[in-house]
Amino acid sequence: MDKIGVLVTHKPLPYLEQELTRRGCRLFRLWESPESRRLEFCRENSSEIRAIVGNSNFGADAATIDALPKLEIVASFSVGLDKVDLPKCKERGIRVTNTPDVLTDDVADLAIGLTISVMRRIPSADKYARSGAWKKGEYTLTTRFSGKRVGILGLGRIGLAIAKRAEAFDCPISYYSRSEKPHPNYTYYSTPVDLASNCDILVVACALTEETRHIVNRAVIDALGPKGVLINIGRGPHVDEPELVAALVEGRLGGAGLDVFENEPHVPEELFALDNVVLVPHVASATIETRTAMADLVLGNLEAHFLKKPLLTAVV
Ligand SMILES: O=CC(=O)O
Repeated sequence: MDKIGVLVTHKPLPYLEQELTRRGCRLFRLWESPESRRLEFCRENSSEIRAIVGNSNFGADAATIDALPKLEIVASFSVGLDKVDLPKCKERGIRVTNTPDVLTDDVADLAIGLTISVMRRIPSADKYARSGAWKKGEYTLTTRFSGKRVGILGLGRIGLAIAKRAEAFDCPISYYSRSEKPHPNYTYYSTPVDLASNCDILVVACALTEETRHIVNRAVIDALGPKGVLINIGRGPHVDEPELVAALVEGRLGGAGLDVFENEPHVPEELFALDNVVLVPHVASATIETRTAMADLVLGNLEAHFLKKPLLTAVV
């Protein structure tokens, strides 16, 4: 990939940056440019940029694509492609790749970890032990996870991996997706409200599209109810965040475990004081093993494209 211009939208994993440089790519570091100058930066370097490496925060929107007439491929360091203008890429004949499969186990692990953390109050129990409060009395009783009804919004690769894990805890599994899937052990509900009415824990695991934006709205939150727990390892905009915050503050929802937020890195401050809420900063795939495998997929896709070989994980 000698001298190929690659626009990197975000500060990448050091390994990815090293490997791109070692392969001779010329890196254009968009994240170092002030936000107000980013389009100008693209235009100034447009004669050289043939590839974009984006991520779940900053992919390739219409304006960026329009500023880059020589763009051939967007290789996203993410499985979700909601920050890539896919119709525009199709129209321009720009190839698009993502990083599926390699992150499935980590994301599913975190979904279960968040669920148990919320139900067993692990972060606040940890604070209790560290602060010495235990010397003054036992910690409060919490809620069992094993055997509880788990409902999953979206039974794709990640949804299925969560189901498999929850089954090991003897949890009955139900799901909502656009159509019923061939999984006879899992109960299908044809609306998110029906699913939420029939589960104790609702996990958001679908892709973010126009149809799934705010799929968790007031009606779904009310159906989940004061004993229900919401887990979001999808995208912030899957959930109507002001409605979620209000339901948690008013005790109309039992708890929440959130990896993603509507306006990252902003986390609603009203949640900070709630023991029934566990907040993590969009880290579901953030292990050394998985992030390295994601980087290898980005590199493999770029190399395949510029060597005119089949892409490893083509989306467009
Ligand atoms: O959010 C992370 C991803 O889409 O990979």
